[in-house]
Order: sequence, then structure tokens, then C-alpha cells
Amino acid sequence: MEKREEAGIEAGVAAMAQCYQPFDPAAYLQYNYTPPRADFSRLDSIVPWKLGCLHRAFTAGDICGGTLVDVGSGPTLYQVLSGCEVFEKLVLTDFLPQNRAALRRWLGDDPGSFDWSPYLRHVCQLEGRSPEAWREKAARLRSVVTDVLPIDVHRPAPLLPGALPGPADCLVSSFCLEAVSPDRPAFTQALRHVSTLLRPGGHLVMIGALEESYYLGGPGVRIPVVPVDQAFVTASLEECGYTVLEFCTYVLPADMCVGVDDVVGIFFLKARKK
Ligand SMILES: C[S@@+](CC[C@H](N)C(=O)[O-])C[C@H]1O[C@@H](n2cnc3c(N)ncnc32)[C@H](O)[C@@H]1O
Ligand SMILES: O=S(=O)(c1ccc2c(c1)CN[C@@H](CF)C2)N1CCSCC1
Repeated sequence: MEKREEAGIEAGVAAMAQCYQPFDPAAYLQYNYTPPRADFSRLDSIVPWKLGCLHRAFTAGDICGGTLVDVGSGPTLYQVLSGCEVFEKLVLTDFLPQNRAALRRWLGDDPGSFDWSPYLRHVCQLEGRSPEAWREKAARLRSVVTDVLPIDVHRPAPLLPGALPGPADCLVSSFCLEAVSPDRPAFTQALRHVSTLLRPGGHLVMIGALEESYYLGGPGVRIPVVPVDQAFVTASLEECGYTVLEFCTYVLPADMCVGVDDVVGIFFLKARKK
């Protein structure tokens, strides 16, 4: 990459880091993970679609092993509710201390932590279990999460030295790279950095926003997003040494466009590192 392009990415990355300082985990959870967006009653809503994609990915049999790392967890856990059944070690990561604290509150079963039970119940049903098994599933998740670590995908080594005993067997990342990258070259560079955490033959499971240009990370906290589409994301993965195994999209119904972002659709992908 040319020096001039690298300097441009560095300036954009620094600006993005500033945008994230006022990020409000509680507001973000309310905007995106409570009704009307988090509607479990409608089969066409985004939640059954996303949780169904994750369930199928982690029960197909080709993704399993020792360590799963979730890149840019934020304050959310829905993205690891299926993976926690087939991995013995889960590492959650985020750039912001307030998000890592929100995760630790749930892991510590603090009374003020976010209620993920509707999501736990739904995934239990996908697994053919009673929804009342959600408490056992929560206990499983708490038992396999070994760390909640700081991460910066714009660093060539996104985690601190020695943070992982070795490369991960699987990476999960949801609504991260496009939401933290100032432009498309930075997205691809961040993907290349994140890929250093994954062993050859390991899998990447990614969920992201299509054609989104901003979202609210709190009241008045407008965070820019680099708009991406399937063609760009696929090309970026192939440039970074992945075989794309699955790429599916979901177009958000109009009543789910609630003013907290301008997302058009959601993608789900599964890829394998060559
Ligand atoms: C849109 S949120 C996604 C949160 C969650 N994964 C989800 O599915 O809702 C983007 C997350 O990326 C994190 N982030 C911001 N800058 C980052 C960076 N440089 N490296 C890694 N994560 C970053 C933010 O703190 C935030 O939690
Ligand atoms: O897919 S969502 O509609 C969703 C969930 C999170 C986000 C977006 C969309 C779009 N903006 C992203 C900013 F990066 C964050 N969804 C909200 C209901 S629960 C499942 C996830």
C-alpha cells in the first residue's frame, strides 16, 4: 500500500476512535436489541433470521474446535449463543472499556445487566430444547468465556501480545469492521489484521450491515459507517485469503427502519481461511 494511502487511513482511524468515545452501551442495546427491532413474534423479523443463520453455521459440523474469538463484541452476546455450545474457550473483545464492563456485568450475573433471556430462549428452541433451558444455556456461556479483552482491528496485531495462547479456530464478528473503518481500504486492512488471529483452515463467521452510512451509538452520538455491499465484502475476503462458503442477505422491512441508522440490509457470511 502506498505511504500516502497509509497516512490517509491513519488519519481516518484516529477520527473514528474519537467518534467512539461517547458510545453508550445501554442506549445501543435499547436501539437495536429491544422491540421493535428485536421482535421474536414475527418469523420475518431480523432476530429469527440472524439467530437461525448462526445456529445453522455452528451445528453444520464443520465449525468446531478449541477457541472462538468474537471481534468487536460490543455489549452484545447474541452472536455467541450458538458457538458457545461447540467451543470450549470463548474470548470476547471490544475497543471500549464501557462495552467490556457491560459484558462483565452480564457474565457476573449482575442484576442491572441486559436481559438476554429472550435470545437464549429462542436459541434453545432452535436447538430442540425447551425455552426453559435458557438458564442452563446462560450457565454454559458463562462457563466457556475465558476473557473479555481490549482489541483494535486497525493495529497489525489487534490484541495485546500473549493475549491468546495460539491462533483461534474460529472468529465471529458482528457489525464491526464496516462500523469502525473510515473507508473501504481501511475495512480490508482491518480484515487482514483480524485474520492474523485465525489459524489456516479456521472459519470466520461475520454479520454486517449493507449500504449503511451511519448509526446512533447513543443519544446524539452519530457514528459514520463505510457503506459496503456483497461484491465488496466478498472481494475483500478473497483478497485476505478466504474462501467464501456462504453469503446470505436480509432486507430490513420498512417498520424496522427506526431512525437509529440507515441500514438497508444485513449480511451473514461464513468463510474459511486458506
Ligand atoms: C456497531 S458495534 C457492534 C457491536 C456488536 N458486535 C453487535 O453485533 O451489535 C461496533 C463495535 O466495534 C467496537 N469498535 C470500535 N472501534 C474499534 C476498533 N478499532 N477495533 C475493534 N472494535 C472497535 C465498538 O466499541 C463497538 O462495540
Ligand atoms: O440486525 S439488526 O437490525 C441490527 C443490529 C445492530 C446494528 C444494526 C442492525 C445496524 N446498524 C449497526 C451499526 F453498526 C448495528 N438487529 C436488531 C434486532 S436484534 C438483531 C439485530
